[in-house]
Amino acid sequence: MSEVKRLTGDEMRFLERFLPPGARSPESGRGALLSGANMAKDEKLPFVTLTYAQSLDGMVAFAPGQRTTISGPATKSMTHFLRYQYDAILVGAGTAVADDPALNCRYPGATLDDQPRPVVVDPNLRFRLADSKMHQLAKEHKGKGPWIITRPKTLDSPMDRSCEIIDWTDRMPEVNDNAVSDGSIFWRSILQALKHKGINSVMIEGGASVIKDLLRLPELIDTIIITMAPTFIGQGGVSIAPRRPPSAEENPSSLGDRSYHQFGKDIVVAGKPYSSRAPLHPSR
Ligand SMILES: NC(=O)C1=CN([C@@H]2O[C@H](COP(=O)(O)OP(=O)(O)OC[C@H]3O[C@@H](n4cnc5c(N)ncnc54)[C@H](O)[C@@H]3O)[C@@H](O)[C@H]2O)C=CC1
Ligand SMILES: Nc1nc(O)c(N)c(N[C@@H]2O[C@H](COP(=O)(O)O)[C@@H](O)[C@H]2O)n1
Repeated sequence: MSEVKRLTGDEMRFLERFLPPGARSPESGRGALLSGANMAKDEKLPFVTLTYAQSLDGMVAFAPGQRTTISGPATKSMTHFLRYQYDAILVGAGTAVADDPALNCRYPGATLDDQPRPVVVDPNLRFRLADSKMHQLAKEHKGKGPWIITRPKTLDSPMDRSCEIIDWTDRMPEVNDNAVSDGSIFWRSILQALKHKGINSVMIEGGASVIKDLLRLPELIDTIIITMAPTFIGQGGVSIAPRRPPSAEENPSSLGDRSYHQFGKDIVVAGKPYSSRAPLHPSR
C-alpha cells in the first residue's frame, strides 16, 4: 500500500488559498478546480510557493548535508498533494547531492502527465544527475526529466548573475568535480527563465541556503507552507534563520493572511509573505 494517503476535505480546504491558479482536487479529475486559487504577485514570474519542514528550534536537518526525516506521514501526504499542483519542484544543489530526492508526485492516482518538472539550481554542475533517483524515475516514466539551472558557459562579465537551463531530455550535464565556489544567480533570473520555458507555478522545497535566501525576498514568493514537527534538533543542526537586514527597522519577512492546521502530530503554518518594517523590539 502507498505510504502517501489522500487528503481529507478539511485538509484540502485549508491548503487551497495558498495554491497556484488552476489548483485541482486529484480525486475529481483534471477539470475540477479548487476554489480560492491565487494569482502570481508578478505576472512575469511563475506562482511561487516556498515549503519546508522544520523542527521547533527552526532546523531542517540533523547536520549539514544529512537527509533527515522531520515531518510525519500526514504531512508527507500533504507534500505529495502539493507536488500535484505545481508545474515544477525546485531544490538547491546541496539538497540534490545530500538527499538524492525523487521529487516526483506519488499522490494516489497521479499519472505521468500530472508529474511536476524537477529542477535543481546547480551553477557549477556538482550534482551527478546520471546516477540519480530523478534520472532513474524519468527513465521508468515515473517522473519527468529534470532540468538543471546553471551559469551560462560564456559570461560577458563576472558580475553577470544570469542563468541557463539544461533540459535533461536534450543533453546530460557534465559533472564538474573541481567546483569550488558557486556563482550566485539572481533569483528573479531563475524564476524568469522558468517562466520563459512555460513553467507557470513552482514549489521550492529547500534546502537550507535556498530557504534562507528566499525568506529575505518576499517580493518573489507568493505563499509559504511550513510544517513544524514536534521535535527539537538542537545545536549542530542546520538552521534556516535568514540573515538580518542591516536596518533595525526591518524584519527579513513577515507572514500575512495566515492559517494553521494540524496534520497528524505536525502543525502546518501557511501564509503570504511581505516585507515588514515593524521590528520585534528587544524588551526594555
Ligand atoms: N526539512 C526540509 O524540509 C528540507 C531539508 N533539506 C536539507 O537541507 C540540507 C541542504 O541544504 P544546503 O546544503 O543549504 O543546500 P541547498 O539545497 O540550499 O543548496 C545550496 C546550493 O544550491 C545552489 N544555489 C542555491 N541558490 C543559488 C543561487 N541563487 N545562485 C546560484 N546557486 C544557487 C548553490 O550550489 C548552493 O551551494 C540537506 O541536509 C537537506 O536534507 C532540504 C530540503 C528540505
Ligand atoms: N516535507 C518534508 N519533510 C521532511 O522531513 C523532509 N526532510 C523533506 N525534505 C524534502 O523532500 C525531498 C525528498 O523528496 P522525495 O521523497 O525523495 O521525493 C528532500 O530532498 C527535500 O526537498 N520534506
